Amino acid sequence: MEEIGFLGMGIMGKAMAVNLLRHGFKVTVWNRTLSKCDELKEHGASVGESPAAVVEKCKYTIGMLSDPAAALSVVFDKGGVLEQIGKGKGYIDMSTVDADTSSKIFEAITAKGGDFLEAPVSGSKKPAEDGQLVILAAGEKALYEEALPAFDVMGKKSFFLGQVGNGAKMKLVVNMIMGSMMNAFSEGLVLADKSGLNPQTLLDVLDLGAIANPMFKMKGPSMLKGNYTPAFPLKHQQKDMRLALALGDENAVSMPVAAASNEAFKKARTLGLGDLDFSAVHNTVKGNDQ
Ligand SMILES: NC(=O)C1=CN([C@@H]2O[C@H](COP(=O)(O)OP(=O)(O)OC[C@H]3O[C@@H](n4cnc5c(N)ncnc54)[C@H](OP(=O)(O)O)[C@@H]3O)[C@@H](O)[C@H]2O)C=CC1
Ligand SMILES: O=CC(=O)O
Repeated sequence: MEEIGFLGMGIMGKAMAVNLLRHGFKVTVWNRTLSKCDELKEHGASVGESPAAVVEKCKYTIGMLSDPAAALSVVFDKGGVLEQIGKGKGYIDMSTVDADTSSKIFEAITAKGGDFLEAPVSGSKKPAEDGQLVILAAGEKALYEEALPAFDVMGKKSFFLGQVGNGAKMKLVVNMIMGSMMNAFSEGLVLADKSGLNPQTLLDVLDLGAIANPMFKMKGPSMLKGNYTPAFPLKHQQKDMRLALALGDENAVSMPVAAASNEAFKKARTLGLGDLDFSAVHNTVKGNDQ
């Protein structure tokens, strides 16, 4: 079996790489903070000393980085992907970034003869561990087909959405909706509580009606306990709201609900909650004293 490269051993990258290893794939990993690769070695991964070293060794390499700056850095900086990419090699960026960032990476990689696919994912830490992600790919169709065996392990469904940018945009639209829903949910939990209702009963009522969804079901009980252990860090959700609002600007789409939600996530960041789960935006409604 060909060796797969994997750059970025954060919450998602680690879970996805471990999942690939569990399913018999050979994986070479790299992370900016190299010590985070130690655990992967225990699962059978090899470790590369730079993105370029990983690309040199592997037929295709996946990136799962925090934001546009990180995604660009591992490609363009010294020791980056560009130094070793070329004909017969592919790079698949699964980070959530904007279409412009993805296009810059696509152009640089194809200029060197390599193939590029963007493939952001929907689904969080647990779906990544369980191979239940939804993969939103766009770019080089041949690379998509080459990566399908790995996508089938990491995800429950893969979409091929056409030209570069479409995967990034789809992901931002989805997360714009998710971030707005999380804010409405937080307000509802606090309103129920402050108006004398049992918020647990609200969860039961929501779960039986037309707006029942896995996110409310999964996050609700921990939010009521004030547990915001990060699965999807709030700082990344705020980045997604910001990028989705920019997409709205470009397309003259009025998004007052998303804009208000972005303000709430920004407020949460100023309260020092950026590294907690995005459900910690709940604190901007209930106040930190509760
Ligand atoms: N968590 C989730 O539920 C989901 C996240 N996503 C998206 O996936 C991506 C990764 O998320 P997640 O794993 O949660 O994030 P984490 O914050 O856990 O991990 C971020 C990763 O990016 C690396 N990184 C950050 N800055 C740089 C840089 N300048 N150069 C090189 N590497 C860098 C970090 O390295 P280091 O360890 O050295 O800091 C780390 O490996 C994000 O785009 C996020 O929006 C998508 C779906 C779900
Ligand atoms: O991007 C986050 C997710 O849960 O999907």
